[in-house]
Amino acid sequence: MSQSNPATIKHDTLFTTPLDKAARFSFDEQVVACFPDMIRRSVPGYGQVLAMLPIFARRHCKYRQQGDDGRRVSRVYDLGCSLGAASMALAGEFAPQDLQIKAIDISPAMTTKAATVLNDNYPEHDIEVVTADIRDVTLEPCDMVILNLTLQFLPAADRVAVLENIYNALSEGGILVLTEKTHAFDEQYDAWLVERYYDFKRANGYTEMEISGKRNALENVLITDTLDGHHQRLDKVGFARHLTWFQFLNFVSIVAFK
Ligand SMILES: Nc1ncnc2c1ncn2[C@@H]1O[C@H](C[S@+](CC[C@H]([NH3+])C(=O)[O-])CC(=O)[O-])[C@@H](O)[C@H]1O
Ligand SMILES: O=C(O)C(=O)Cc1ccccc1
Repeated sequence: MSQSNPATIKHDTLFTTPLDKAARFSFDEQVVACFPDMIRRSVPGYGQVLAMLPIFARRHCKYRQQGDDGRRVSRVYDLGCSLGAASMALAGEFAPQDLQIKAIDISPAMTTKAATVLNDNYPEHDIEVVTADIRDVTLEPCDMVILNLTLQFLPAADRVAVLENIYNALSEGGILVLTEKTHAFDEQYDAWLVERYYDFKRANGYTEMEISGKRNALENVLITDTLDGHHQRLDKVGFARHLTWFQFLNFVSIVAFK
C-alpha cells in the first residue's frame, strides 16, 4: 500500500529554521508536501492504527446501505482524511462493489492530492473526496466513521455536535474509530508522557528546534482532551459502549459501538 509516490514525498523540514513565533500550524501546501513523512515520524502508532481499520471494518461493515445502483453497500466516512491514508487502508482490503468511501477534509491542498492518490490507486472503487468542514456536513447512514487525529483540531465547543452527527448517522452495529493525541489529568504523569513523546520525536530525527517550533505552532490549534474526557463525551452523545483499544504514550484510539 503506497500513500503516494515516495519520490514526491518531501522530508519534513518545516521547523528546522527559527520561524515567526506567532506562525500557527496550518494544513497548507507546505505541510501537504511533507505530510506522510511528518505524520509517520510524529505520531506514535500511526501505521499500526491504520492497519487495524480494515480489520475492524470486516467485522462491522455489514452492507446495510443502498448504493446508487440499488446494491447493498457499506458506507464509511473518513473525516479529516488529509491525504486519504485511512481510506487507502480500507480500499486495499475491500472489493470495489462492497464499500462506498466518503473522505472529507477542510483543506483543499489535502483533498486535491487525496483525490488523485485514491483514484489513481483504486480507480474501480466508489470513493468520493469532498472539501468541506465536517461541522457543516450532515452524514448519510453509514457503518463506520473514522476520526483519525481530526477531532483535536476542532474548537472544544464544537466537538459534541460533530459526535452527535456521527452517532445519528451510524447504523446499529456500526462503529466510530476515534484516534487522538491526549493529555493526562495528573500533571506529573502528563510531564512524563510529554517528555517521552519528545524523546520519540528525537529518536525519529527531530531536533530541539523542530520540536519546540512545532509545539509553539500547535498551541491553540491542536487542543487535547484527557482520555476520560473523551469517554465522558462519548457517553453524553449517546454511545453506550466505547473502549480504548490502543494507546502509545499520549496517543490513543477508541472504538465506540452503536
Ligand atoms: N473542521 C474540519 N473539517 C474537516 N477537516 C478538518 C477540520 N479541521 C481540521 N481538519 C483536517 O484534519 C486533518 C488532521 S490530520 C488527519 C490525519 C488523517 N486522518 C490520516 O489518517 O492520515 C492529523 C494531524 O495532522 O495530526 C487535516 O488534514 C485538517 O485539514
Ligand atoms: O508533531 C506533533 O507535535 C504532534 O502533535 C503530531 C502532529 C502530527 C502532524 C500534524 C500535527 C501534529
